Amino acid sequence: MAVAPSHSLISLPAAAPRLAATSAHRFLLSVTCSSKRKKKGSKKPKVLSPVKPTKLDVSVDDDFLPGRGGGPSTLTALQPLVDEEDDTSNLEKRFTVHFVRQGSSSKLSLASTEQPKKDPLSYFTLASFEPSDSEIVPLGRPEDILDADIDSIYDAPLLLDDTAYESSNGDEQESCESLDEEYEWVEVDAEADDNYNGDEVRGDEHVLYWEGDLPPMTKEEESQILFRIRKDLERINHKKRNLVKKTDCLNDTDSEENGEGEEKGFDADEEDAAFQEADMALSQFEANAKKVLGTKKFVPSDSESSRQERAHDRLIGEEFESEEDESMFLKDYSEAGQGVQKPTGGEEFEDEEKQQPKRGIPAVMRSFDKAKIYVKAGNGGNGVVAFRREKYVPFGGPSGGSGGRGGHVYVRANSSLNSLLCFRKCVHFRAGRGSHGMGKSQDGAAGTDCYIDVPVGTIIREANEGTPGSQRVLLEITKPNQCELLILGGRGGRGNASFKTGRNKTPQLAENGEEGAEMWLELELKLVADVGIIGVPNAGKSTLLSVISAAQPTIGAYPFTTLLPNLGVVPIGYESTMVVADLPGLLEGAHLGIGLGHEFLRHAERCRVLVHMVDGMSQQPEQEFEAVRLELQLFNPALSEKPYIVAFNKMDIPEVAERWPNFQEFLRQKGVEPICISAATKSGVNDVVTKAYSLLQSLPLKSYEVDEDSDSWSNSKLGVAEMIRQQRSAPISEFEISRDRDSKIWEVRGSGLERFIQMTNWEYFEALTRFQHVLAASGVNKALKEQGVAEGDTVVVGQMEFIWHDSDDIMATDWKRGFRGSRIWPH
Ligand SMILES: Nc1nc2c(ncn2[C@@H]2O[C@H](COP(=O)(O)OP(=O)(O)OP(=O)(O)O)[C@@H](O)[C@H]2O)c(=O)[nH]1
Ligand SMILES: [Mg+2]
Repeated sequence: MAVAPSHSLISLPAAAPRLAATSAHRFLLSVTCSSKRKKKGSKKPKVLSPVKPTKLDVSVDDDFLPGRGGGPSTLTALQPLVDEEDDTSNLEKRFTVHFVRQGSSSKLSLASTEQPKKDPLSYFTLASFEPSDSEIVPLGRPEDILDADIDSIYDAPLLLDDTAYESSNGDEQESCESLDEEYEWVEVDAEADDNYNGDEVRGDEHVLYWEGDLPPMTKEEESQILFRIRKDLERINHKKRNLVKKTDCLNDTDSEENGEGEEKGFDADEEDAAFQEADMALSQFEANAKKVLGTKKFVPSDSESSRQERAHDRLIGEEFESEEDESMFLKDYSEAGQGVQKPTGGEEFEDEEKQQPKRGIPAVMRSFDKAKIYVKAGNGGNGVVAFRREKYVPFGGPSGGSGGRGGHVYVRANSSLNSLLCFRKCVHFRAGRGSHGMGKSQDGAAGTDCYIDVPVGTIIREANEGTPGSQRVLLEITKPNQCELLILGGRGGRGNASFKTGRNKTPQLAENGEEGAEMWLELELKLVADVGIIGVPNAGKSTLLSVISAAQPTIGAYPFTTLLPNLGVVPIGYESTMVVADLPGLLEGAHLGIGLGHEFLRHAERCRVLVHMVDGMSQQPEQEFEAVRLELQLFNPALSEKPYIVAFNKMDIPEVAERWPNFQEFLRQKGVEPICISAATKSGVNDVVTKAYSLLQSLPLKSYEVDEDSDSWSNSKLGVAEMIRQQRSAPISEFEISRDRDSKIWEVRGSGLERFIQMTNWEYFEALTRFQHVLAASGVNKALKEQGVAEGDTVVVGQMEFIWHDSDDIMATDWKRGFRGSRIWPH
């Protein structure tokens, strides 16, 4: 795993100027790679835990470059030579630096581009700096150099290495043991040492020491660390989950077949050990993570970093979505010695297979012949209470106008549309609400109607929980310019002028407007064409349509060029025309979702005649033809019974012409006479058109239209608007009472009653009296009493909740006491 480079690790101390006089030298640098540790009470860190240096790159400081330092200096070569021999006992690695130097520069720096893997805090110290052609010049103790460089070490980014706590190999074990003899491990007493705010983790062979007063992490560093922590945690959890799953699975097989599990080499002991190992890895990991983050919470909640982290998480999620990535992840992890050993046995687990998400058709390839939309009819306007006040007209009487009706929702055919693409971005359709009534007996205006334009051939279903396509058909748009009322707008509420009677000449009462109905609809487009061209991808269907009609479908030498059905009008003689549809390609196994699946075959349902286009270039055209027939049968048996003609395409190619006799013979045996054509050269296409047209003529008219016998259509004849009308005329005396015994709640259900309550404007006192009358007249009171309603019970009617009182007048008197007549006066 790549580790970020540590910063300038070695500077030449005072000894360097002594060498400045040298005009040309080869220098030999001995470098030790170590980690540090501070002894208790001592301010100086101690070199500990030498680690085998890995790859080191050596570079010189700017001062050493030509032209700097007051004189011409030339750097001829700088070649770090890492000692290749793997001698762990000799921890010093030698680098030879060749350069020619002139001038008086005083500094040479070395940097490692790769930090040693095993210890994120390791660094390199300069043991000696010797001109190769002169004697060795000692540079002092490594500790001194350490002091000089300690800041630069802390500047190095702190990264939690995956491998920081992994089991090491034997070599390192040895080196650390030898180190243990050399140095004494000193326990750091955190309580006693005020300066100490770090921690120590000593694994089997590896020591990490966290120095206090770390420089504050930048946001970027922090999020990097968090990201890696989360990633590691996920690995561990994933590993554990996998283990649990596999153990369960093995247990199951064990119970079924005794001794199976043992054969697979995964018994209970191993399982326990594996779990323990996983737990250990997790706790060790958490300890490390805490150390890195210091006092920070493991997962900050609303900070910026947490947002970054979540973004990272999403990235991780995406990264490991595929099975391949996941297995790589696991492999990495087990290689690093973190995870538990995978149980052997190599069985495929069904659960895992089931969990794989099913892939649908890619968005670009999805057809636009299905849509889901929301429609809402307009609410009715409210009626108002008003009285005529005019000079010389005493007692003008009530003059509150009624509200206007809400707008209706219509669906109309638009011949210029050929897909439901427009419903991708426009989903909500709402009709306008009616205006409220006004004084002087002015009624409100009706709401604006809403027209939904759909292509001819659209079926409208009510969207509900059922399986798609099985819902009740509400409307079917089959003719151009057809316009159907889908939902009625709400009725306008009546104003007080409407409530004037001989006994109540000044009614202080008005209604709310009725709410317009709303619903989710499913639209499905089934093209209405006389002839449908079907066949495998690349057969030349679009080419045929382009040569027989003015349509210009996309033609391409690759499968699934056509993703949306294309329509073309084919002129027959001077008077007649024939509508031909070019449908997307169909593959064997389409019923299993292969290729574009059966998505588009619904369009063929409305075609009266089918043209089977067979690709002559195919190796086995007979089999292809059979496969397409089978798919038709599987999609809808009625489709395979439709009259069809077979066109063998690409006859202009010699190989195809060779295949033709066999194919012809094959079909003749089935009693079908195929036609050989070349759509590209237009040869034979007229035969196809003529034959299709004559077949069309022989069929009874309108047989492709709506199946009038089907239940769905007979229901739909009623129409939503009609159903709404019927619902509105439901009498208020039709209701049901249900009771919740525990909470003493009575519920009265009835569409007439509910509508009445919705339209009641409770701001007017008389509305309540009227409601009381309605409850009595509809028989609700009587029914409730019969069923044993008691004083203080709650009665719910529609959206309103009432408390039941045995006294007839109590609600009205309470109300009266509070409001004295209508709430707002004058209106
Ligand atoms: N040589 C030759 N090539 C043809 C003929 N008809 C079509 N092609 C070529 O076959 C390729 C496919 O043609 P399309 O018309 O796009 O095929 P399609 O059946 O509509 O294919 P999809 O839309 O992908 O299902 C194109 O490169 C055409 O040029 C023909 O009669 N002769
Ligand atoms: Mg095509």
